[in-house]
Amino acid sequence: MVCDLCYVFNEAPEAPQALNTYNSIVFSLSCSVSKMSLLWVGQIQLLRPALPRRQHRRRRIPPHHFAPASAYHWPTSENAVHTKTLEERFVISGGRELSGHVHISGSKNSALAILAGTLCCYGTSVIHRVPKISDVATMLSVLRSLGATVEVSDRGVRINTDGVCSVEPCSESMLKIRAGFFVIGPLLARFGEAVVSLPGGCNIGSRPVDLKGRVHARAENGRCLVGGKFHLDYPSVGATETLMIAASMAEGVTVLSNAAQEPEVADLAEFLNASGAKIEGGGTPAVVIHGRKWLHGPEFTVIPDRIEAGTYMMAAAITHSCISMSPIFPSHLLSLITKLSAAGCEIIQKEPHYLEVSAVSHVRGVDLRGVHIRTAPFPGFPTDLQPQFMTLLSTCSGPAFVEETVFEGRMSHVKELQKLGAHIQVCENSALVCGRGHLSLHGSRVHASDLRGGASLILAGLAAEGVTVIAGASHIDRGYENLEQKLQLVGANIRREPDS
Ligand SMILES: CC(=O)N[C@H]1[C@@H](OP(=O)(O)OP(=O)(O)OC[C@H]2O[C@@H](n3ccc(=O)[nH]c3=O)[C@H](O)[C@@H]2O)O[C@H](CO)[C@@H](O)[C@@H]1O
Ligand SMILES: C=C(OP(=O)(O)O)C(=O)O
Repeated sequence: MVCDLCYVFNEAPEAPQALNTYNSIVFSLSCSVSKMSLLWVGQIQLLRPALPRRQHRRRRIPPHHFAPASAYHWPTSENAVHTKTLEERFVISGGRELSGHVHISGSKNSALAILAGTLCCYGTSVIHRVPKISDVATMLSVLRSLGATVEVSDRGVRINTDGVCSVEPCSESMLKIRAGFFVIGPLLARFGEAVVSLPGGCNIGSRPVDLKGRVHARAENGRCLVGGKFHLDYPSVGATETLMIAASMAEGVTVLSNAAQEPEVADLAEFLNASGAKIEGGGTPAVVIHGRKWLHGPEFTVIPDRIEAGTYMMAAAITHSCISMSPIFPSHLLSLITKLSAAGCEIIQKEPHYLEVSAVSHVRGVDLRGVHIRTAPFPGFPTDLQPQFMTLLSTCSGPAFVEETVFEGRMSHVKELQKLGAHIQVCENSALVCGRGHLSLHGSRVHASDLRGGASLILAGLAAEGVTVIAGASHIDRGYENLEQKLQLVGANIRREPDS
């Protein structure tokens, strides 16, 4: 792929680091972390002082295969995804046994990448099972800010990007979510140019593109992107997805090696293929992408959210209850299933997409066993389930180690769990959890400071005796659809209230 990247920094950056050479030169967007690069390719030019915004707006739109912008009705606030703006908190009266069924929503990480992918598609894309979470609402704002029309209804999210004519999405929305950055691929592929703010998302580590300022990316000489060979030093989900989207519309063939294998990457590849792309090996380390001139809007259903499902599986375990859930792809959750089974949970697959998790036999004084976990890229144990599993371990019997290898800052939930009575010692990216058994946690006031850390506090609240108040509901709303309603349906005493 050949493109120029012009970084626009607010502050003077260190020089970008060259990390790899294949057909093209690969630079890191990171100024500090050397693990890998987000694989932006080509010549990098640092622009200082920053160019005025307007100069980047609505520049030349290359002769293109997209239909001209036509009149569309913008979605009204009634059919837009509901977003909560006031800060709220959850109040849980814990220690109850749960039972019943949980309906699993569509995958957050899959939906976000697919929504960005619709920017490659001519005509209307209809996406089903898009979760009603605030990250999706933000991503839809990003698309609207570019000129896409978006309609949200019970029949799916309908997106038409034919009228997109801006290469600069709303930076306020971009700063809220990680996945906003994914639009850089399709914008480059479609317009040869993109001006995007560096992304937000969970504050769980350096996450190398977390710099202040904006990235101005340009295809070399305003030409199309050109395919090439890329080896990822680390199988980054975001880098794999960005490259896959961009390469779908690049000229020629792109080959990725050591690509991320997460199910959400495979789902994005399915979506792009359903749109007319030709991607072989999506969801494996070796991906071959044959670029197409244009893609068309397909009808597509997002996979169920394995992280949401995993969180409810642990809700069953930590409350020594039995909860069934569907739809769920058990093959996406094998590492968690193995660990929960080793801890003593019974996991029964009743139908291909229907699972029951039970820890009821442990109710009379028999605790679940502590088991060690080490997070790793898929198919390893997901980092997005580490905080929740740590809460569970604090209610098992005996000591257990938690090793976080994906993000170096994903331990912020520990001090909040300690307030609830958990015995955990942290040493760098590892934690020793001294499990003290069922009902060993007690209610308290805690604060969620990131999405999965927040989910871990919800689990703790369900297991704790007394009342737990969890402030920072907005972090949890980023990734869990109707959390309190789903938990109420299985018998939890949880409510949401304004945080005064
Ligand atoms: C929106 C979305 O899909 N988010 C998911 C995605 O995040 P995201 O795509 O940000 O995660 P990555 O796989 O890129 O990051 C994993 C690791 O690679 C490092 N890295 C990444 C890029 C880079 O250029 N240099 C570098 O060193 C990161 O600092 C981190 O330590 O995958 C993570 C890992 O499964 C999940 O926790 C997130 O929920
Ligand atoms: C880290 C997460 O999300 P994001 O990458 O969107 O911040 C997550 O879903 O746990």
